[in-house]
Amino acid sequence: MKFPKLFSKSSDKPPRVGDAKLTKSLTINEQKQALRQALKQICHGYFPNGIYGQIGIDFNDGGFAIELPFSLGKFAPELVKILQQQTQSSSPITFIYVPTKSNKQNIPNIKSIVAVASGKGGVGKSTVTANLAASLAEQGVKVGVLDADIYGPSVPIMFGLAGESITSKDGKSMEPFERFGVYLNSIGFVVPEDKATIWRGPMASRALMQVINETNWPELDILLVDMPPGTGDIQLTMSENIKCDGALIVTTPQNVALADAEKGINMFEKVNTPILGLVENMSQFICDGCGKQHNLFGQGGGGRCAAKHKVPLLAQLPLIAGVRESGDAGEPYALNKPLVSENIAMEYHQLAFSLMMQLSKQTVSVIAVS
Ligand SMILES: Nc1ncnc2c1ncn2[C@@H]1O[C@H](COP(=O)(O)OP(=O)(O)OP(=O)(O)O)[C@@H](O)[C@H]1O
Repeated sequence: MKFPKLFSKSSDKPPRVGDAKLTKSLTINEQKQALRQALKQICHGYFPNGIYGQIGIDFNDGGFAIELPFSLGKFAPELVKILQQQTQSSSPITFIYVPTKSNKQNIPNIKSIVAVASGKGGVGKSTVTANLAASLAEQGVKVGVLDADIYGPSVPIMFGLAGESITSKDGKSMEPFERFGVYLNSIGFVVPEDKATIWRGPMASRALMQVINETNWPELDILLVDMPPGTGDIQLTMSENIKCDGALIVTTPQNVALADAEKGINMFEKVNTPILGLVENMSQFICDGCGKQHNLFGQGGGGRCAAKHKVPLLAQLPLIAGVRESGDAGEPYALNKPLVSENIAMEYHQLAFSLMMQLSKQTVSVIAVS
């Protein structure tokens, strides 16, 4: 996959050179402070609002080791260059990924759990979950997806596993599937596809609790839970039972979707689950023919909703036919090779970084903040 060149998203501006200079006359602590300042000031395509969250900085053998709550993957050398430019220093810098660890009692082997939810059905919650998971895996994060959407589990289709059934090694726990580096279990692997829609009552809840409690997850940094749409009793019970560290709300800019997104925000607030941010999906459509931008579902709604609830708007994702086609073909679009996906891949990487930064602000980190 081809990644965008430096500073491409932020109107090709060079990084801001602020007051964060590392000069030899500074003490090590002052230099660490200057680096911290420089991280906040980074203005890069993937980090338009800087780098924040639980960050630790160590000084060893003449170089700085920066501990971040997300993996920079292949972007690390770019970021080293930017920081050295910003601080006017040539001291070696290395990045160390230290996953955020939940402070809630959670599912074994899982460091943190994020619910992906929407008040309204069909806004692209599962599509966002699948693409986000694929991006996180590509960045080197150990990620899993638990598809808890009992009304219409989409994970099997979106990861090319339609018709597959879950297996067990010990006859007790379920072995998750692995695709594109993402570990997966879905109510759709447990409940026969043709019965899924009529399993609404206690049977569906029982099957769901099995998927939640009896999956043999490997060590994971983050588990994304694709929640059923809506804000009824099932959703409320689930958000209480799963003990999520945060929720990501997916909406479209349409008024009716926003009203439901607000209900979703209120529901998570009721069970003390912090809202990590809002994703506005199908934000705009760029016409292949005329190249014009069309706001099919309205404009600015996600921003207004985010401002009203004081939560960050983490992404505005366009409506692209390829996103639907890739979903149906079982390969998340964010992973696609052709150039056409370059922008959306970038949007998803940016969303993945922002989500991890937000998550680290909510939970107790295993790193000491210096
Ligand atoms: N950005 C996008 N561009 C084009 N198509 C999209 C986009 N996002 C989602 N879709 C398509 O919209 C449809 C609904 O998406 P999806 O199933 O992800 O929604 P959902 O909110 O999870 O739905 P449900 O309420 O059934 O769980 C799918 O056909 C999907 O491929």
